[in-house]
Amino acid sequence: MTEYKIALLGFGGVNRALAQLVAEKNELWAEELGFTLKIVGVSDIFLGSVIGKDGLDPKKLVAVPAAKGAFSALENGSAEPANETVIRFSGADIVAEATFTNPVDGEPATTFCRWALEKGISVVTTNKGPVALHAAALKKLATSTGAAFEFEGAVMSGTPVIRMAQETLAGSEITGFKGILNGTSNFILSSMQAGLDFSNALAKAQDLGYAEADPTADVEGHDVRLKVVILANELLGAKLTPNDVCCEGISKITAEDIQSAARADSRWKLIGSAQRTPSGTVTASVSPQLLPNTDALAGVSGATNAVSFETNLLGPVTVVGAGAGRIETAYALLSDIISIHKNKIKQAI
Ligand SMILES: NC(=O)C1=CN([C@@H]2O[C@H](COP(=O)(O)OP(=O)(O)OC[C@H]3O[C@@H](n4cnc5c(N)ncnc54)[C@H](O)[C@@H]3O)[C@@H](O)[C@H]2O)C=CC1
Ligand SMILES: N[C@@H](CC=O)C(=O)O
Repeated sequence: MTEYKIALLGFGGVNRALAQLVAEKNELWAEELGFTLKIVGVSDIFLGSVIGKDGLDPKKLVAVPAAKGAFSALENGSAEPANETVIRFSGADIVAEATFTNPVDGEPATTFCRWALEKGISVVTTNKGPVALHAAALKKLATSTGAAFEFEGAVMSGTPVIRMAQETLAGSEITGFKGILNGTSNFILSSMQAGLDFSNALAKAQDLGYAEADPTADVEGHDVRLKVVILANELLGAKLTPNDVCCEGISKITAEDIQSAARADSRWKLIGSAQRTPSGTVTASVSPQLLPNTDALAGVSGATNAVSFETNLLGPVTVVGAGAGRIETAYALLSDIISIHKNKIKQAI
């Protein structure tokens, strides 16, 4: 039985949920997936760090309170983060990077990814910063050391989008896409439609683990902008940066806007899109749009997201599923590890 040793960078909603899955599902994974996961290190700027080369008890990790320095209560634990030590010296085969998304320069997460990849340690990440801003360099580094750099969770949480399009829509000639790509803002718009005010709806999205550490990224469209860049670069062969994508969020949409849209059988949705133009360039944008209720995207509510790919050979192909959530996003990390495992088996044949 294959066992992957994993190190967790950041122990907030997503990586804590991954530890919970490890605690609950390892036996099932052994049977269904052919591998188990052993957590050998965790580092978090707020909670501290802990290394256990023979494996840390995932149940004990999950039970650690969200209090400053709380890892110091664990055997061999410390109140201080130790990102570099955990990445380089915990003995991990795979680093699960789930620290905060920095939309400006992708740091320090990009450096964390680099430290791992330089040593031939694979990285699975849900962090949009390193992927939107540095994917090409990180993929090149991974290839040079024989490691993998996987990031399915960077767009639409655990819902298969990037790998699905790359693998199962290969050859269909994707020419563009349009989608609802932020769970928090879609949750806020749906909640406002049901009568909740903006700030209560946002507070609820934060409680449910959907929102970014700074939710401005959600409500001003910056998070969608990163996801549009990722999809355009990965699937349309573009080389976009966030500055290439004009961006407007939902913060100016009022309760009255939502009610008047409803009276006109329409809904406001935050839409991210990109198209390949006849000249071969790719244009992209993020903006709130008023969609008639007959539009398939109008019916997508709550933290659910959807993306519709325009293809030459199939017409539109739409994927709908979780856009945010702790367990849902931890699943994305698992799906990346499954992909690494399958590739490893292929290479061994
Ligand atoms: N929550 C969700 O639904 C989704 C989240 N993501 C992305 O996944 C990542 C993690 O998300 P969550 O767990 O929800 O966020 P979170 O805010 O709950 O957890 C992030 C953790 O990283 C730690 N951290 C921040 N900077 C650090 C540093 N320099 N070194 C070590 N630890 C550091 C924080 O203390 C915190 O515990 C973010 O980048 C987010 O954008 C992606 C898809 C969905
Ligand atoms: N804050 C994001 C989390 C996933 O990327 C969202 O709400 O979609």
